[in-house]
Amino acid sequence: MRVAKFGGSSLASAEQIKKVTNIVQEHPERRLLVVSAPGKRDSGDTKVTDLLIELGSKAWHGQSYEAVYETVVDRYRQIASGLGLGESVVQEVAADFTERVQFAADNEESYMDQMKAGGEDNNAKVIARYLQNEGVKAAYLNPYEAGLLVSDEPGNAKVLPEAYEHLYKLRDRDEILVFPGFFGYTPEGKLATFPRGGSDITGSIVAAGVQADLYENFTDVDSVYAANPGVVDQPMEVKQMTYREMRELSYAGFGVFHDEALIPAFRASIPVCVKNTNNPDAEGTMIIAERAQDQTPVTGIAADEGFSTIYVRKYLMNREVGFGRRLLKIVEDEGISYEHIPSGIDDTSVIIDNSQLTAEKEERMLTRIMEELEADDAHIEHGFAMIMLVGEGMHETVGVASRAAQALSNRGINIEMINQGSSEVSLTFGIQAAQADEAIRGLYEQFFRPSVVGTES
Ligand SMILES: Nc1ncnc2c1ncn2[C@@H]1O[C@H](COP(=O)(O)OP(=O)(O)O)[C@@H](O)[C@H]1O
Ligand SMILES: N[C@@H](CC(=O)OP(=O)(O)O)C(=O)O
Repeated sequence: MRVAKFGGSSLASAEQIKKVTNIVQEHPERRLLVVSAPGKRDSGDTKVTDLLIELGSKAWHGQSYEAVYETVVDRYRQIASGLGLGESVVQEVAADFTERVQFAADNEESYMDQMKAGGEDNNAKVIARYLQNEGVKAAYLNPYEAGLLVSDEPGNAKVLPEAYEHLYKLRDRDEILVFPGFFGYTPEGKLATFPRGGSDITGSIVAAGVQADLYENFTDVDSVYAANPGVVDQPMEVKQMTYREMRELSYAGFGVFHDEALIPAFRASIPVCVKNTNNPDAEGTMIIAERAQDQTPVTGIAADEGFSTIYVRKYLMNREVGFGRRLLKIVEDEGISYEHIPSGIDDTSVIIDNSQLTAEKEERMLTRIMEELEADDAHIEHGFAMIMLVGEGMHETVGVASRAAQALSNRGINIEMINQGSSEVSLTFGIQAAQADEAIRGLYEQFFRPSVVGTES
């Protein structure tokens, strides 16, 4: 049995959904489809999830939302009409979104989750209806009915262990099941979504639950590339990579697959294959537990912007028992998680994802660090990017860090932070965000086109 997840780009229009239908019918083992909300039809388009965030935010704050509501319904109208489905399907979608607008939630986060989930939920219903019309024995399946239980963390839910046993029962169903991605239900029956891009996570959880032979992740590129194809011209395709490599690369900015989606598949030993809906004959990328080691120590290079650093300096910090713990407690008290803590003797930095910071939180933390920890200096710097080199072979290869530093220096890029060692498969550099693309190109040339920079490989 295979689980096939189709991303928003694969379901953005009726034409795309027809391609998906062909892919599903090509292989009898493709019995569980996990679907996203309609994505962008072209680069200037807006994803339905983004429209729903606008709709939800306007409705929650009592602003006029009718225009964006119509835009959402119209996206489904165009899809339904292109698939030859009648206006009654559109009316059902419209009624569903009206119900979501009127949903009585205790707080904005839960209200927004109800709204966002409508993108995948309605798409799954429309696709199931289309498959049935095409004579395929198919059914829509709600995550509540399937027992996809998650934690009560709106917009940031995590799967609960008991979900897997519930999902295992889906093996007994003989129809092709169309499962909406991106959300589950708490044990109390409250809807909660995964983080953005979370349909990949649903796919992985469902694949682990049913103990699938393969989890296929269909998107709009022929494979995972060694660097973002939007930054590097025609980067190398990666044919095989390990779960660890993919997890690190997705965390560090490979938008093609969600970093949190690796763990369920990895724990259940389910191979993942990234494939192209627009070119399904292309081999794709296999993500597996172990792969043959090749010549290149580096498998991929990723960058993610939007990090800040809390810099703290105090003379003899290294001799003060509990300093690190108390510093991290101040960060924890603001409900913030950290990414890295590079340290010196008298100073340390806590690197944080910007999305967790507000001006008030920053001020409270700095005041407490100065007063409670009696620091000599504490300030926050914004605008960092993290660049990560990832590869299973890296740590056995002499000179990777020096080549990387040389490549960055050749392009006039100052390294603000280096982190090597904690992870066996990655090397991280902190640099100014404005230089992130330049850094990726320099590192790519160094490790994948060494002849261009005149370095021996
Ligand atoms: N290293 C990479 N390899 C392949 N694609 C990448 C990489 N880094 C970023 N991407 C981007 O990821 C996109 C696919 O992910 P996404 O937009 O989430 O697709 P979907 O709509 O299928 O969920 C590609 O179009 C590509 O631009
Ligand atoms: N639609 C959701 C979930 C998702 O995974 O979408 P996509 O498969 O288009 O990345 C989002 O945009 O976040």
